[in-house]
Amino acid sequence: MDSEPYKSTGLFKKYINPNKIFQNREVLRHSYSPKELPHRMDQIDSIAEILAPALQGATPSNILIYGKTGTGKTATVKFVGTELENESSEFSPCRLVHLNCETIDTQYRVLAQIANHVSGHDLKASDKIKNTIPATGWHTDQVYSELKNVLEQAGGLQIIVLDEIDKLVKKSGDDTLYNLTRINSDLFSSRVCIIGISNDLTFKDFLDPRVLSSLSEEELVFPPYNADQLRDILHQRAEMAFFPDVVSDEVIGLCAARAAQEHGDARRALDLLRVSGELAEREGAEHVMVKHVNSAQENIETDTMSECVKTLPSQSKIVLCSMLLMAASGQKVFTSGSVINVYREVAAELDTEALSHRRVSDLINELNMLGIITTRVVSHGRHGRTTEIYFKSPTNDIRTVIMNDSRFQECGILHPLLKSHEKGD
Ligand SMILES: Nc1ncnc2c1ncn2[C@@H]1O[C@H](COP(=O)(O)OP(=O)(O)OP(=O)(O)O)[C@@H](O)[C@H]1O
Repeated sequence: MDSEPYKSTGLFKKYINPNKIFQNREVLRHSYSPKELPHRMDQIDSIAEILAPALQGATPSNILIYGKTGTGKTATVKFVGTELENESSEFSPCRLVHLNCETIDTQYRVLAQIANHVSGHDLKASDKIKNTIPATGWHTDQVYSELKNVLEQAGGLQIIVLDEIDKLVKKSGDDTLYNLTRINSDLFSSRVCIIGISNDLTFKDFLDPRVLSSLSEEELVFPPYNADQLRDILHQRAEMAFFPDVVSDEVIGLCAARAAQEHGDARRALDLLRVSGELAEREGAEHVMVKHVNSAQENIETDTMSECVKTLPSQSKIVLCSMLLMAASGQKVFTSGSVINVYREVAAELDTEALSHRRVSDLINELNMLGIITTRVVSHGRHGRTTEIYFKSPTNDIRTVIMNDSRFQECGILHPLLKSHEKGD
């Protein structure tokens, strides 16, 4: 049977901006690895100096790298690692194995991932033995011994980068690090060096002192970027990402200044620039303007806040619900005592065991640290001190996320929230 030729309805036409904004938007994405890293020369040099003995067949020291999010830790390590891979000889090859421990967070997965990466890496494409170790099912000892086989076959040096190493340690203890920091004594023709990256140093408390001392033979701290440094980073990327004259120095300076106000996060600055460009594109504008940066910042903040509320543990959500309920009845400032009273009523109606006064106060502090609420301690002289709690900005977005949960929708005491949620006010 002949089918009719397809006739386009022109659905997408109205969304295409005739003014071209992006030349290559991919360079603004997190996954892009820049060829140059402005303002990271000192850190590049330090890592290169530590890893240099690898080129003469020696095993470099393990490195622990610490710094706030978006300070270029991953980008810098990948940059130096790639240089080393390219400079090493085929008789004594050096390879970088990068693992993100946010998702690869058990000993089994870490060991299997390294083995599978190494075994697929150095063989001809036709011989690749992809995924030699299954995703589950083996005993950990068997995975460890297979990893040793694979490393021996490959020879040379493997630089194993454990990005977000704190997540691995907090999820599954320090056994993986214990085994990896000792693996060299079981190897003959190959060696392993570990680079741990983290933005949360508290994980060190979970490590056995011996593991800690071999993991942190060298320690490096990446400082946050200031506004001028972020401006240089954005300039470099904007030149590749946008068509000429689409983005002014003023817009770049504004994105840099806003990201520097937080904690000098290059990722945040790049997101701000990309989302500003996307808003300009959607609007059919010829240039990215200050108003686009302002809207982009609002969008990003809403997204971050919603994501943060969505992922709160159940008890924190109940504490937050109690405060939303108080705000919906017109109260602007609450004391922790009054929040706890409402919390108990909400928990009872949800058939959830109420936590102690102390635990609820801890949860209130956590919500404060996450920036969802604000607290301040007010002194009443001889009558002691109280903590005042309030929402700094309108609660609509928080309420929308919370009230999407069917448990809360069905809870009678929370119906005032549901009503304003449906009305959207
Ligand atoms: N000096 C720089 N020059 C160019 N781009 C940079 C620089 N520093 C960071 N970036 C870019 O900023 C983004 C975040 O960098 P990176 O992932 O390396 O940060 P990080 O410190 O590892 O952050 P996290 O701890 O959150 O993983 C990436 O897109 C990276 O390319």
